[in-house]
Amino acid sequence: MPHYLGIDVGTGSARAGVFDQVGNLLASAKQDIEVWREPGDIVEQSSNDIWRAVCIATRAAVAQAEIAPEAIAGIGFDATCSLVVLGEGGVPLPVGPSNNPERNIIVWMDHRAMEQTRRINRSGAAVLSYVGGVISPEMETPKLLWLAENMPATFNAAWQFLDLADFLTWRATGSLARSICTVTCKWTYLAHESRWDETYFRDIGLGALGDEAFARIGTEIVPAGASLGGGLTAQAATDLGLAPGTAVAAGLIDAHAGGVGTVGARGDFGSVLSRMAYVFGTSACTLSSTAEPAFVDGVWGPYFSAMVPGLWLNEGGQSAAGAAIDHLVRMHPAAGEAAAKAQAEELSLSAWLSLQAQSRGGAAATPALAGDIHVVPEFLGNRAPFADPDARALIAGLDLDTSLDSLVGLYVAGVCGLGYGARQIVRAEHDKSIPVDTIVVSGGAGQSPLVRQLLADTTGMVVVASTSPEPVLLGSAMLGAVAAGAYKDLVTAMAGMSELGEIYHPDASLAGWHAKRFAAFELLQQAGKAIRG
Ligand SMILES: Nc1ncnc2c1ncn2[C@@H]1O[C@H](COP(=O)(O)OP(=O)(O)O)[C@@H](O)[C@H]1O
Ligand SMILES: O=C(CO)[C@H](O)[C@H](O)COP(=O)(O)O
Repeated sequence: MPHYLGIDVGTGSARAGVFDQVGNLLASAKQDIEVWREPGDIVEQSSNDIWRAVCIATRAAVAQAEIAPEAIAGIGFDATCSLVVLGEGGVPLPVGPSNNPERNIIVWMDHRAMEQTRRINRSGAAVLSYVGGVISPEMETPKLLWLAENMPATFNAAWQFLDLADFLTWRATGSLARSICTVTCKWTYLAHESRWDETYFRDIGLGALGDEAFARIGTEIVPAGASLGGGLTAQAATDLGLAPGTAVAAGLIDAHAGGVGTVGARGDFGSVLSRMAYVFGTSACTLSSTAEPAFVDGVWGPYFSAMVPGLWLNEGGQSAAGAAIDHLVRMHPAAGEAAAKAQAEELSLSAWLSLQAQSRGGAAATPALAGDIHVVPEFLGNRAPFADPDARALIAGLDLDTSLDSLVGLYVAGVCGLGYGARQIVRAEHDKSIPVDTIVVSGGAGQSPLVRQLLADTTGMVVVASTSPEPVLLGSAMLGAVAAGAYKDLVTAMAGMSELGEIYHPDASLAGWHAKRFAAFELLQQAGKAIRG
């Protein structure tokens, strides 16, 4: 029986999952990856470290699945939208002040290119209409401009600049083809016209890339799931413990793999045109699809064919989501005591707190648990619908309580804050007639039943989970199945390999309470904006 391997590189770890042809998960494994942070909003990683972690996780997952390496018929990769810089021969090049070549990735959440971002936005370039009107410092062209201006030695010596998912498929196959997903969503490639906008690159100061006919950022753009090169090279096969020539698919950004793993699933709630994926990990991403392009200010896109082939994609979310909750709860006086208890149960602090909230009455008890605490958890700016990377978090209603109960309340208020952010995105999309009626949830934090119910209650939308315990990995495995020829295209693979499971309806008895809290959230958010001037 052929099996398919999904490989997912998130901000904190690399994961691998082995699936059968109808999407059942046989085994999965995870390996943490290194992250370096420095003042100046610098966040870096290493492509060698990530490849090592991918190999360890893959070997562990295949061993646990107790299948022969040859039984893996296709491999899909997804990864965060981080910028990888390689010199001649594929060697890593330094991207920051440390000048350490091992630190050759500017991570998606790195906001060092704020000045370049502002300049690009002032240019009023035509491509900005296809990123929600405003480019984000999390995208690749501001980061490339930062490199050109601040590290010209690296910029000039670079052989290739790649999104992390495209780096992984290059490392696996030797193919330099870029996925339509990565270059459209993060590099301003105009997929609906199958071209780069050379004027844009010249106007913002990256004319050098146009002079070379885009050879360093991608000349072969292919759909996610396309079979690359001759499959796994001999070296990559040795590294991963798999068979040379195994089919490897063009990849996806990690959030989009969560979308692919959920939006086309079999099930009664909504359709691919009314489901919004909510991928809740370190960040949160919302992904919804339309048949015609929808221009929503502050929501990235519309991107043609960047997730579901043939459909347009709008992508929103919050830059810090799981990361925001982690940061929030660690500020509380009871965090040390709670972290020790969480560690004893081998849980993360946030996962432990969600179980504590569950045992104190769960989402139905939110008014009592959260009390008067309000949180706008925008520690890393507002990604959507305000496209405001300078926004910062606000907390209102704190008292002197140092108890665990108070910490649990802060956690619940924080998750509600993320939910109200999602509600603003849904409202912005409804205002543009995008008929979102169902949220399909995935990601590490999306595994918690409490989080799912809070998301339903705060947004007023039905939230549905996949039957798969690992929908992001499943999305990647679907790519592998398409590349291997098991399904004729991604849409067919979605229907064949995924199914909707648990359903969370908004609690009608709390609708009025959440409406009031949402109004307070917006007031606080506006106060934050007014204070910043
Ligand atoms: N129950 C929970 N409530 C809130 N946050 C959670 C919960 N469980 C996990 N998280 C957070 O989700 C993030 C990890 O999500 P995951 O999708 O595994 O990571 P990645 O971003 O690396 O893909 C972490 O920030 C973690 O603290
Ligand atoms: O920008 C993104 C997708 O477009 C993601 O936020 C980024 O890739 C990080 O993902 P994660 O939170 O799963 O680690």
